[in-house]
Amino acid sequence: MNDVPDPRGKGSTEILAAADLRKTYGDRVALKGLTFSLDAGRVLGFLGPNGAGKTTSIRILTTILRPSSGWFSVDGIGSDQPQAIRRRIGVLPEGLGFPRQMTAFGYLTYFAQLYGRPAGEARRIATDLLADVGLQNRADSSVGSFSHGMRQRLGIARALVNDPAVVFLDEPTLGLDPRGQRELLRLVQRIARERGTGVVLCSHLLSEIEGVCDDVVIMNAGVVVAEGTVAEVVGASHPELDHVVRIRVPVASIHRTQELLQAFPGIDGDVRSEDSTGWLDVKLHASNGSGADESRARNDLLESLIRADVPVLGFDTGGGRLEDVFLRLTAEAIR
Ligand SMILES: Nc1ncnc2c1ncn2[C@@H]1O[C@H](COP(=O)(O)OP(=O)(O)OP(=O)(O)O)[C@@H](O)[C@H]1O
Repeated sequence: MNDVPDPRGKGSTEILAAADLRKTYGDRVALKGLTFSLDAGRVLGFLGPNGAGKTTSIRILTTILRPSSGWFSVDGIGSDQPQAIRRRIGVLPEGLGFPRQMTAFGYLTYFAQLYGRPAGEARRIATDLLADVGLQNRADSSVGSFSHGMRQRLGIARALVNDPAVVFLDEPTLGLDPRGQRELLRLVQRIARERGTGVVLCSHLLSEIEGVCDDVVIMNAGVVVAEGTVAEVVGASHPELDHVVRIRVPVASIHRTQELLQAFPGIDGDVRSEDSTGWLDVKLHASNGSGADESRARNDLLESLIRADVPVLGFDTGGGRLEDVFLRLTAEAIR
């Protein structure tokens, strides 16, 4: 019988935990108590508007900065052992520079050796990682010849040379085209699933966080304003988005669509529009009947637009979205 509680407080898969981390710079309080945890094999999105405290948090968790108070652990190693933590983490900083003359293979072999791997093993790690990130055919090309997307993949491979328990990726898709973004995010997800690595992904692109992340931490002005699975954060924080349907039309058709929708029976209040993107938010009357009634109302609404020859570019019935939650929870900072 084993009655000893798990010292890490949760299941044995918890790979990163932070408890009440605080940081002050002089008399400026940058972080007012960061508490969250991440399990192995999961991707956590770390979000917040400018100045929320993300960089400060990541610098603390990657042992670059010491917290003013609080505690964290990586793979069971406490924050009082920063050197041991450094051996168990990988980092892709924003705007990572690369030596242009080096080959991709040489670059990764060099980093594996920096982590103390013997030459033969370092070469094997480099070969495996190049295959993992889809650069095996460019192993002997100089990094200077790589596109931005290829460099980002190489940067992720570099962050994995020490087989880390947790990797921190800062804006990894910045500057990539849509296909490059999607491919890189799939790679990130695969790394988490196949290697069991915990991934902390900082991004300003909320749609990408929503698509790839299992969990999310939203920060605002130094405090965590939401934390949990993406579904929990979206569901728990935004009940007023229930019964909302979002429709996207060409920007030139917004006003006509707005008029058509406004005349549709079953609409609650005004139809709101985002003139720059073509999205319209339509709130349906809360139905007293079953979900099937609401589903029928949504279908009728879509059908009436199509009959009126409105080109419908997007239709979203999910209710809350992470972007709405983010904007609402961080509104104070944005104003
Ligand atoms: N070295 C520093 N000295 C003084 N204040 C700092 C320092 N670094 C950050 N701050 C302040 O701490 C707060 C949090 O900054 P931080 O850079 O962590 O935010 P962030 O969420 O990463 O923002 P961004 O998205 O703009 O990078 C801000 O008010 C910032 O001005």
